[in-house]
Amino acid sequence: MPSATPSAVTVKVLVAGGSYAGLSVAVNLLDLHNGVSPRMNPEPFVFDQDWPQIKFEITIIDERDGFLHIVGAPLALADEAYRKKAWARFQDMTDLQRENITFVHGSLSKVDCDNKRATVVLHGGKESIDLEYDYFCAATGYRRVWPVVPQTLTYKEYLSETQEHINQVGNAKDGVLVVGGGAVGIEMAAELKLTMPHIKVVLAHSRDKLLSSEGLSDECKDVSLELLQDANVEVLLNHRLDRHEAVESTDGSTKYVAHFTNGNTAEASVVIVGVSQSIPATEFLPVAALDNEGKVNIRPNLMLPAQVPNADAHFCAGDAANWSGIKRCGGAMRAGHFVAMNIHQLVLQKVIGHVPVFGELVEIPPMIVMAVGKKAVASGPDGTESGIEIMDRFFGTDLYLSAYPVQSYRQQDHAITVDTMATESFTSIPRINLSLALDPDSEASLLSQLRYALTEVGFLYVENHGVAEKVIGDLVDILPVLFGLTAENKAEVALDNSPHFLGYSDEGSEMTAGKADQREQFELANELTATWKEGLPLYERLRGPNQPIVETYIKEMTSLGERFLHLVAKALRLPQNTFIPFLSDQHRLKLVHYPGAGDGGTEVQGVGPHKDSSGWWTFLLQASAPHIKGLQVLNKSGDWIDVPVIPGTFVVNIGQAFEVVTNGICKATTHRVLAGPHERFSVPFFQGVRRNLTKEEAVGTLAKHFRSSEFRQMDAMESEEGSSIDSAFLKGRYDTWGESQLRTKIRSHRDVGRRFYADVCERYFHDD
Ligand SMILES: O=C(O)CCC(=O)C(=O)O
Ligand SMILES: [Fe+2]
Repeated sequence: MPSATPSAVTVKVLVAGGSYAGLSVAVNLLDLHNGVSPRMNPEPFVFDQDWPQIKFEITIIDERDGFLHIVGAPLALADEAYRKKAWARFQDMTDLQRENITFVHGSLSKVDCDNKRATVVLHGGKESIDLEYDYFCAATGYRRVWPVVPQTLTYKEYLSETQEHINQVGNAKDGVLVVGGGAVGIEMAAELKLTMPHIKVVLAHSRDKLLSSEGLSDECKDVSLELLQDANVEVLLNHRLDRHEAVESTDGSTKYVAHFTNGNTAEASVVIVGVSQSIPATEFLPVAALDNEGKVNIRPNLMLPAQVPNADAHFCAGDAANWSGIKRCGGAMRAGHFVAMNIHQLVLQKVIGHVPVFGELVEIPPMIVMAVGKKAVASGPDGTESGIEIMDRFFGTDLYLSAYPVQSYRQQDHAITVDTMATESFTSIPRINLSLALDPDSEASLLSQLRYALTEVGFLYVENHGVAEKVIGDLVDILPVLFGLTAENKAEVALDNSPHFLGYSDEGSEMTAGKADQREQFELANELTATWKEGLPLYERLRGPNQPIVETYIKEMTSLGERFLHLVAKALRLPQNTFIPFLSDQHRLKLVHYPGAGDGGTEVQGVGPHKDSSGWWTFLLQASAPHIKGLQVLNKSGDWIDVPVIPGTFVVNIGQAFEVVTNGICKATTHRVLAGPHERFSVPFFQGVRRNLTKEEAVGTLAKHFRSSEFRQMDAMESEEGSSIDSAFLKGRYDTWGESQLRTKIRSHRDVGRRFYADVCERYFHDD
């Protein structure tokens, strides 16, 4: 351990395995590092004021690139949608993207307990690295063979593997034969039948009772059989498989004939043999630590046996441990929590002579909890229970995907509301609490949430944004008054009269996605004098004075926009001022009114589907009551997701210029407004982009950064949407942002174009 200072101590912890136990070690250590009560502590853990801060540097090694919810593996091999959620890539666990947490994708080949060094073969097998540690925890569990879990090691390959399997069983004309009536065979057969009721599913088991190799009561075994039959799985007991061979069906496809040692045969299109034993993945440890099955002997405090060198610095939690009871999932997470607590106690002992109090495991009698289709069975010393209520109690509605462990790992974190599961498409809009930026410790958490929002969603809410309530309230209050002005008053400030495209435009006068938008609006900008004269680029004429003025609000939003851009840069691992030089002297504000269609009115296009083309970032105030819906954003699966009004927040989204500058890594997200029965007000603030920004500069300035492997990987996940950048600026024939803006404006307001830009407007109208 590095030499201790009274104020802070740094301790390196190496965790082998990023599943239930390993992630639990990591997150509970993270809490101790942050000085908060570990999230799995039943009661609040109180830190003594005299204790030094202990900084944990945590490295998690895993053969997979993410966490696989193995409880849900049988369902992941049957259900199209579930499989995508059952694997969460580590890089997507936003609350674990911290400076002091490192994920290493690879497999541990040796742990040298004497010298506290471990050798890891990196994924791909070509390279290995040596890691030093102060404390080590083996949380590698079982090496589970097919079909217990999918065998691939990256999310991408796992998606193909599970897809292929689901296609195969889904097309099994002659049914599926599952061989082996242990827990895995039972769960798998039941899940297949549940998700694909049209497929015949047969389970063959060699003995006269299911679960015959488990030390469980006969009642439990009989109930399991009943549940399986209830789920319409055909069960063949006393059928030991001798061999199975492929034969050609009458239609030319392949099927299998299974021969059992009792002389019977069965036919099936797919045979799944689920009888191999899973073995503990512990070969990297010295033999002194292992029993004869390869499990790790531990003491109740989860430390390795005393004969192992530096035994007190080495732990094991989860399935790899030689301990009674169920050690996966909940059991593994509890064990991982003890490991974190006990490491913390050991460090305090070493640094300040604290008398450690260790958490200890107790012996657990044999028991099982198993999901069988819609019902579950739980059996232990107190008897056997089964049914839908048991399913509910132990597995919830999703085999506890939402409870293990990603979910419970994020519930502690102050403002983590983003979905950290590796879904391909977001289903809700992340909320970012800007006050977390005020403290360096919480800023890291904010930045990782922001990185997720930037690269995976493109839309977010900001709260605690620092814009005074009064500034917002004053603006909201004048909206009904402004829009209530007479048509003559509005005409006095008509946008038609402004070469800067600032002013009032009436309902139906703007078109989006080829259709007229049902909204009226006042367009404003920060107050500037007109500086254009003959000889300057024409787009400089976009700059100019307002018609009415809402100056304070624009000033505040300009400041929020800059603060936000600092955070965005940091979240994208860039110096905080990176994006500032791209800003314009002019930011634009629109006051928007969607007139309600009245009760019974059908939804019309408030504004059609679009990406924001007019700015760098948009900060939208939804200035109506929360029950008034309208704004929606399109996710990568093509679903429209509501963006409800959340008082006290701004909705923030990426504009197309920002997409270009980040080389498509941060996508401008498509959105629209459906105007419903009630009138609705909104105030988008469009942070402006420097008019003379050229394509070359926009694409080139940060190209190297965004083409680095970290970001390239993110882009690959975007493939469904197509990674090409959809931008008039990039695709169009004009070199500067200003000119492409001028063109957009002239095309949306043709009369203004004809009046003030007569020389060029025809060219812009017809240059598609
Ligand atoms: O009114 C809204 O909520 C959104 C408006 C919008 O997307 C826009 O004007 O670009
Ligand atoms: Fe928009």
